[in-house]
Amino acid sequence: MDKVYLIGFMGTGKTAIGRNLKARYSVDELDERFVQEHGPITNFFKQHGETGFRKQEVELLRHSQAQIVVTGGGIIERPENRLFMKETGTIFWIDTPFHIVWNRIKTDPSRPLVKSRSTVEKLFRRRRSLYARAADVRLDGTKSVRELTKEIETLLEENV
Ligand SMILES: Nc1ncnc2c1ncn2[C@@H]1O[C@H](COP(=O)(O)OP(=O)(O)O)[C@@H](O)[C@H]1O
Ligand SMILES: O=C(O)C1=C[C@@H](OP(=O)(O)O)[C@@H](O)[C@H](O)C1
Ligand SMILES: [Mg+2]
Repeated sequence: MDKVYLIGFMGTGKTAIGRNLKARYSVDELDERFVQEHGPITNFFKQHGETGFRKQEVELLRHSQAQIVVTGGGIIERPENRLFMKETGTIFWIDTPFHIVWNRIKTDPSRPLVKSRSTVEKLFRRRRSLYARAADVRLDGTKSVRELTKEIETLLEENV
């Protein structure tokens, strides 16, 4: 089976779905690995800025070993990451409307890029076309975590 990369904006459920997929597949969650190696993301952003975080994220992506790689929402910011994922696997994009993800992330202190609604909405708009262009498969993010997990499992069994 081809390697699969799960991409999408913050709050689209990448982490939650990845946790479910762990029951049947090897899953590498890049943010989880980041925290294990460098401590909380918010602290790292304060000390090294977003640029410092992105540098480490590139390394984690390049060394990911699992069948399914769960990324952080900003993985598509770097063109080299988009190219790397395209060349080494199949990209699944969870596409969820802004108002839904905003309600999930607006009070979460562990995501340093969550600021005012208008700032985050601008980021969402800019990134949406990057996700769309990178994706091989688009998943309807208005579905439940359970439904999305099942859908991904079915696609994996069909060997997309
Ligand atoms: N499809 C969904 N339906 C309902 N709740 C969801 C869905 N996807 C994610 N959530 C919830 O939203 C929050 C953020 O999800 P998370 O998996 O951390 O997103 P991501 O890793 O994409 O940023 C969690 O509390 C999660 O349970
Ligand atoms: O969108 C982003 O730039 C980020 C998303 C986060 O992951 P989630 O998409 O799991 O929230 C995490 O990697 C970091 O806070 C930066
Ligand atoms: Mg996550």
